[in-house]
Amino acid sequence: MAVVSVDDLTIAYGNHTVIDHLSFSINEGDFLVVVGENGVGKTTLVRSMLGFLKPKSGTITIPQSTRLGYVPQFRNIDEEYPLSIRDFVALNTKPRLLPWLTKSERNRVERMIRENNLTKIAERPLGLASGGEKQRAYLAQALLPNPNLLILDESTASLDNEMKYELLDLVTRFQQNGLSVMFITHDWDLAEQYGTRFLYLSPGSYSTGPINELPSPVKGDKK
Ligand SMILES: Nc1ncnc2c1ncn2[C@@H]1O[C@H](COP(=O)(O)OP(=O)(O)OP(=O)(O)O)[C@@H](O)[C@H]1O
Repeated sequence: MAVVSVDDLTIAYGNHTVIDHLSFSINEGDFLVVVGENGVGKTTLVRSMLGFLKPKSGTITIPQSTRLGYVPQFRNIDEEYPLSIRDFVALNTKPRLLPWLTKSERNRVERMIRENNLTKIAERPLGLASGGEKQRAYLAQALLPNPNLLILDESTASLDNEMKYELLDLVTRFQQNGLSVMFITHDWDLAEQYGTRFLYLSPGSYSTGPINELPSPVKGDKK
């Protein structure tokens, strides 16, 4: 069953068309990798899927049963950032009447801390965490409300190889338990290794399919 269907989508900023008649869908349990050169419209696509940008034409269908989680591309969390990793994860608790967490909310936070390998550093201020630890904290925070579709925008971009694999192994574990994943990346090796399906965006032409049909990176696309 599709958790998102995009049909004949066109998005423009004023006269500048960025996405031009794009169709694809994400099914339950897919690990969809989205690849394509800088400026081709990957983040624009995500913004419209999140409802922040109105398409010029076409439709994005998100069934009521789909619960979206999102890890954005950039954050300016410097070493002054005072919240502990645990408190940062807990920030994504649903709006509630009481100013403190209920027992079940606390349990959910602890579960996300544990499942994202953050137990030993949960008290550490997020600002002092390494790049890989920060990404795991962002992941734990996004997964707290139990989404069934997670959008990751370039989450591995600033990480060294070992940390990239650690993060994507974690994501794969959640995917194997039913989470659908949409992972935007410039890293074709990671795309091939972790994706089950791909969406390749290039100016004016798009392709999608099972990962074994991912085209070879075009010059300039591979980073
Ligand atoms: N708010 C905006 N107003 C006008 N043009 C925009 C706006 N946001 C993005 N663009 C333009 O739309 C195009 C697509 O940008 P977008 O950020 O979606 O690309 P991208 O594929 O995510 O790029 P990257 O891989 O570098 O992150 C670019 O030409 C960009 O300059």
